[in-house]
Amino acid sequence: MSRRTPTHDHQISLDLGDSTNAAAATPPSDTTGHGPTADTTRPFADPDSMEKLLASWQEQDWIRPLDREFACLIRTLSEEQGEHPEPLLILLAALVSHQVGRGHVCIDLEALLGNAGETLSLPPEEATAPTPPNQPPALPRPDQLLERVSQDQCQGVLGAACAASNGGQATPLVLDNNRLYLRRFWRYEQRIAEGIRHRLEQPSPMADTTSVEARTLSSALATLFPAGDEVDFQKLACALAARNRFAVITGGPGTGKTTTVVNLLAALQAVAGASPGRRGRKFRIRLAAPTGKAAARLNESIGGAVSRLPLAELPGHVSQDDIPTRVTTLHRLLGSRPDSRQFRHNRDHPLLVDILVIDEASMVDVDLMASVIDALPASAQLILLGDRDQLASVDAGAVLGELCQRAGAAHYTAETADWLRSITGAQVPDSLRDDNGSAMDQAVAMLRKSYRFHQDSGIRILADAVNTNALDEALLAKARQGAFEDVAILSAGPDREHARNQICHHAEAGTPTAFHNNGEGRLINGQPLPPPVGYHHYLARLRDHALDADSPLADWDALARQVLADFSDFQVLCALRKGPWGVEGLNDLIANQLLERKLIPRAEGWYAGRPVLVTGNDYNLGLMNGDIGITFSLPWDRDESGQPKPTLRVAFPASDGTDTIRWISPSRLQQLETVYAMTVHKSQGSEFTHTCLVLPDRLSPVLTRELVYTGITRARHWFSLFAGDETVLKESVAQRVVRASGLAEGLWG
Ligand SMILES: Nc1ncnc2c1ncn2[C@@H]1O[C@H](COP(=O)(O)OP(=O)(O)OP(=O)(O)O)[C@@H](O)[C@H]1O
Repeated sequence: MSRRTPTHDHQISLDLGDSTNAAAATPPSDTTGHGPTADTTRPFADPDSMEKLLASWQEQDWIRPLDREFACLIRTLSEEQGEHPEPLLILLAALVSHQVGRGHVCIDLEALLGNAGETLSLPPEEATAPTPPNQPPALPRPDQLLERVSQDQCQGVLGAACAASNGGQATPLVLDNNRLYLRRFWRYEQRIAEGIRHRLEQPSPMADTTSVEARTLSSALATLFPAGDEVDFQKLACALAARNRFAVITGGPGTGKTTTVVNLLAALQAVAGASPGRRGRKFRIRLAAPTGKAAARLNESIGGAVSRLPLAELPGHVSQDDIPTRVTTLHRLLGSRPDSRQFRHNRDHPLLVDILVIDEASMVDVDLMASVIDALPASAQLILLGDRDQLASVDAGAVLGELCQRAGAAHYTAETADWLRSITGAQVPDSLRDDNGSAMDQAVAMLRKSYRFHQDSGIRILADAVNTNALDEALLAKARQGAFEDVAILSAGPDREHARNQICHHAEAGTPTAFHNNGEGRLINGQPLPPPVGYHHYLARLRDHALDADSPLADWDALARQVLADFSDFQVLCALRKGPWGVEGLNDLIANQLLERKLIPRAEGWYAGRPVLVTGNDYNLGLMNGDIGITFSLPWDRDESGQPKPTLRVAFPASDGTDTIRWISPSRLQQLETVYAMTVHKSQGSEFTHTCLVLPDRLSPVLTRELVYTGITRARHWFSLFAGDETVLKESVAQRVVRASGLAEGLWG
C-alpha cells in the first residue's frame, strides 16, 4: 500500500549530499561528545543527528520507545567496543525493532530498499495528514532517508559492525543472507526450522507399506473413512500426518479438521496397539490450542467426534480412553511462569508426550512455537491444525501461513503418491503432484471440501470470493438483494447518524428482517434453525430468570452456562480499536442503546449484563487472554438486617473442558474490556452463531484480505456485514498481510 505524504526531497538531497554512498557520505563521528549539532534534517550526518531524528519519530508515535531505545543501545554497545557506529546502523536497528512490533520476524533488506514506504508503513496512517501552513516542515521519513541507500551499503555497514553477525556470534543483530533480525527472533526461527527438519528426517515404520504399522494404518483408515467415488482429502491428510513426525493439516471453516484429527488419533492408536515394538502400549497424546477460547471450542466439538468413532471395528484394541478429549491451552501445557517468558517444560524438562496436536495453529507466534518445539521430546510427533488463510498471530511471525504456502498445489512426489495409493487406495490428482516436492511438502495436507456450509451458502461464497480476491459488485449486489439465506448486507451510505442508528438496532435485535425470509425456515442437519439474534437475546434471559437467594448454586451455574451460550449467539466484530467504527466507539454506542432500551441498568463501569473480554493471562485467577465472562447481580450476600444484598460477580466458563462456572468478583479482574464489540484479531479461535462485521468508512493498513476472511468465517450460521463504504471493503480484500520471515527458506531452501 503506498502512502501519500508531503515529500521533502530537497532535504534528502542535503542528507546524502552528492554522494551516491550514504555510508561514505557520513562524516566521522565526534567522539568527544561535542560533535556537530544534532539536526533531524541531516540524520546521516552523525549518530547524534540520527538519534535525534529517532526521538522525533517516537514523539510523533511513528516508532515505539522500545525501537529508539534498542537503536541507542546498539550505538552504546558499538561505542563501548571502540567503534564509531554508522548512523545507518542505528537507523536499521530502530527499523528492525519497529518491524518486529508490527508482526514481522525480520526485515528483508531488498524489500526495505525497494519500497521502504510500503515495507515500514511509516509514518503510520493516522499521522499522514498534510502539514498545515506555518508549521515546521514535516519530519524526514524513513523511505526518504533510504531512497539512495543500497543493499551493498547496508551489508557493508552491518558487516563491519560488532553489533551484527551472521548468527555465528552472540550479537544483538543478525544478518542472515539479506534478512536482518533481532537475535532473539532469528533464534526462534532457527529452533523451529531445526525442530521440523529433525522430525521430517526421522524414518517412519509406516514408510514400508508391507510393515505391520503401515498395514494397520491402512485398515484403520478403511474403517474410519467410508469408501466413495471422490478423493477423500481427510483420509489423505490422516495418512500423511500418521507417516510424518511433523505434519500440518489446513482447511477452511467446516472442512473437518476436528473430525480428521480425531480419526487420525484413532488410527495412530490402532497402529500403536498393533505395533509389535510397542507391545500394546498406546501413545501419550495431548491436545492444545493457543487461547482458552480456542481450547474450549475444540473441547466442545471433540467429545462428540470421539464418541462417534467405530472403535470396536478398529485394529489394535483402541478404547475411548486412548483418545483424549481434554484440550488445554499451550501456556498451561508448557507451564507458564508469571512475569517470565520461560516455561517449566523446555529442552531440559520435556513434556511427557508422544503426540502433540495444536489446533488453531495460525495464532501461534514464533516465540511460542519455538517454546513448543523446545519442550517436545525429540521423538515426539507434532501435528498442527489451522486455517492458513486466517489472520496471522498477534505477535511476530506467520508460522502456519508459511508452512502452508505451497499447500494449494500440494507438490506430492511420485513416492508419496504411490504410498498414499497403497495405504488409502486413493489416486492423488495430477494437479497435486510434483516430483520436485520437498520433504516439507509431503507433510502438509489441505482439506478442500466444506461439510458445514452447503454449496449455496453465502458465508462460504463470500469467504471464497474474499480469499481469491473475487469480491465483485455482482456478488455484493446478490448478497444485498437477499439471495443468500445466511447473509445480510447492511449499508447506510454516507449519513453517519443513520449508520450509527442502524448498527444500534442491529446489535440489539440482530435484524432478522434483513435476512432472506426473515431468517425463518432454515434447517441444519434436519433441525430447524432459529432466526438470527442480537444482544437482546442473552440480556432477556438474564433479566427474566426466576432464581433467588434460596436457589442452589447449581441452578445459578446452569443459568450462567445458558446466558454465556446465548451471548455467543451474536457478536459484533470490527477491524479497529479506535474511532467511531472501532471497538471503543461501538462498545459505547451499543451500551447506550441497550441502556436506552432498559436492557442494562447503566452503560459504564460494572453492571449486571456487562460482557467482558479478558485481555491478558491471569494465572492466579486461571483466566486466559480471550476468555469471555458475563456480569451477574447475585443475591448471595446479606446486609446487616439479614436481607439479600445484590452483589456483582462475573461468570466465566472453565476452559478445561468441564462445564464448571467460575464466579469472580469484578474487583479482582485486572485486564479486561467490555465486549459488545470485539476486534477481528481477538475473535480468532472463536465462532458465533451470528457475526456482524463492521468495517470503517476509510481504508487503513489494518484492513486486509485476511482480516475480512477471518471476520466472515467467525460466523457459524448467520453473517451480517456493515460496510458504510463498499469500496473500502473491496480495497481491503485487495490488501494482503505479508510478514517478513526466513522460516520458509529455512525449510524449502
Ligand atoms: N467427512 C465428513 N462427512 C460428513 N460430515 C463431516 C465430515 N467431516 C466433517 N463433517 C461435519 O462437518 C462439520 C464440521 O466439521 P469439523 O468440526 O470437523 O470441521 P472443522 O474444520 O474443525 O471446523 P472449524 O471451522 O470449526 O474449525 C461437523 O458437523 C462434522 O460432523
